Amino acid sequence: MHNKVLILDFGSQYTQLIARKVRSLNIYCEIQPYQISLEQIQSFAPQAIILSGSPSSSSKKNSPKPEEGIWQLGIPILGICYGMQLLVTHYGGTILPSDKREYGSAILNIINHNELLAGLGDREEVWMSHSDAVSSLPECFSVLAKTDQSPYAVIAHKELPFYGLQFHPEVANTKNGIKVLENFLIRIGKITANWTPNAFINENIEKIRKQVGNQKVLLGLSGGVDSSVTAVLLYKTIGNQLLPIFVDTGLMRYKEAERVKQTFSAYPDLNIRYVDASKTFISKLKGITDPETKRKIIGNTFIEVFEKIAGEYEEVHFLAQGTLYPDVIESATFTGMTAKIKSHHNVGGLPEKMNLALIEPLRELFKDEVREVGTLLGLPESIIQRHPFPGPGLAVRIIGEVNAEKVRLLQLADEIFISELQKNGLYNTTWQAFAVLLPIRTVGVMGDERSYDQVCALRAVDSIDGMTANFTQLPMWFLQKVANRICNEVKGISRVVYDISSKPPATIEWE
Ligand SMILES: Nc1ncnc2c1ncn2[C@@H]1O[C@H](COP(=O)(O)OP(=O)(O)OP(=O)(O)O)[C@@H](O)[C@H]1O
Ligand SMILES: O=c1[nH]c(=O)c2[nH+]cn([C@@H]3O[C@H](COP(=O)(O)O)[C@@H](O)[C@H]3O)c2[nH]1
Ligand SMILES: NC(=O)CC[C@H](N)C(=O)O
Ligand SMILES: [Mg+2]
Repeated sequence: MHNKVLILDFGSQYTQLIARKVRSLNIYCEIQPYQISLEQIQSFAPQAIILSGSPSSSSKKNSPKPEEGIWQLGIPILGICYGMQLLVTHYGGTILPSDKREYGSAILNIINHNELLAGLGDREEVWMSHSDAVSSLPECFSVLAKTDQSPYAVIAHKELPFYGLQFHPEVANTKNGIKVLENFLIRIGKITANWTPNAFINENIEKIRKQVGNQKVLLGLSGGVDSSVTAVLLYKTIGNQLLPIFVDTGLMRYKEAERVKQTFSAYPDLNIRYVDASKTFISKLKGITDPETKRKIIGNTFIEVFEKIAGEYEEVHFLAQGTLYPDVIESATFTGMTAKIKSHHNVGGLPEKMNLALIEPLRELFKDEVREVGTLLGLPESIIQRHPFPGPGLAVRIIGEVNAEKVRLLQLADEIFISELQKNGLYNTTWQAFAVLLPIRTVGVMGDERSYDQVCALRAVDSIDGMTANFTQLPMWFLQKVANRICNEVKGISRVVYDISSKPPATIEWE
């Protein structure tokens, strides 16, 4: 059995990133809401606990607190940002809302290279995101490092294995954050790093077998990375109890249905059923312009389609989906405290009453972990390296009302962009790329004639897990070539722009 780390979630947008970083050290961890009881914590039996950040302020009266008993368990605890502030207040220190907000990069000056900071330089770049700050440190703590604005940037309890970081070691901008986590877990927590994608597969096979018994499981198979990996994992586990369904929503990319069929012709045993529901989806979206309403309608329509199909078989009780961690976190949260960004159709869009129980074996994984699992399961490069494509499809890339003609226009533009990326060896170097159709028309001149047509935006981003992203610095000659082809070949689009926003503050999709 592998060692376990418990991450208590106080509602930070980065809690999942902490988990990702811990997992990347081949250490198993789970995120639980901060309210879980001491008994639950003890039965999980973690070797170490990490307290996440939080949007709330520990200087406020009813700020969230963990079970008192966690300080007596005798296991190492690392508090990150809000988590550190909890540690300080527990031992009688004070936190003051500061008038200076410290947000972004800062230089950490290390004064004491103890076990937690072993192997780091004297100065390290770290990433801060707080406004509250420790104003008095309890006697039992010592300071290990400071920044210009934070005199208590890293603290350690003098006798117990309790540590606090004002900065965020889990975000990519903290260059050596992973080293700090590694020191905490492996040096201090003495945890053995033995959790691998292979271990994940084996454990899940066991779990799913128990859950499913000899029942049938319906699977939404989009041909994307997540559901394809889910399909192969489930097929390996329950064989032809699995019923994979591909739904053509009419909001797919150019020739998508045909291409998915072609790819999966290599897996005849999967017995995929192809359902054309494009008319239903398109008609339900008529007149709808609000992004959240679109997402909800699409989510509901998916479930209706699945339930209808399930009704055609005897005894289908389960619906499997390729839901990932980022889908879960951005739709809702473990503690209900994180701000809602958008409803990813497969999670937030689910209707309250659903007759099928969900099976989501990848729910705890990030994209890169899913790709590793897929590779281990023997899926081809062409599926593993595919760019993510959202369940609501082109509906969230057509700003304003969706109709079949706009879908057709966007498909053509998107296909030009993607095929050029592939031809020029740029497809695999960008994380995700696509075109967006804007609801505005602009004036142009074509063949000496005035045109008044639509605008299309190109979007390409570099990311690791979709949680944060930078726009891809595609070469200008390339963008020019794509723009020329789109204006020349797609009648109805006469202007192309390139989106240079990062996430945050923008999201990857436009809606
Ligand atoms: N057209 C579709 N037909 C059937 N199921 C779908 C379809 N689109 C989405 N789904 C279901 O919704 C889930 C979430 O979609 P999502 O786009 O996140 O994953 P994916 O398509 O499997 O992978 P990727 O993120 O790489 O596109 C899918 O895993 C799948 O179960
Ligand atoms: O399964 C999904 N259902 C959805 O509703 C959905 N919305 C966005 N995405 C994909 O998630 C990643 C992050 O997207 P955003 O920055 O736009 O939130 C990007 O990769 C998006 O393409 C979705 N995936
Ligand atoms: N990132 C955090 O955990 C922030 C904690 C707290 N809300 C602050 O502003 O200091
Ligand atoms: Mg997809």
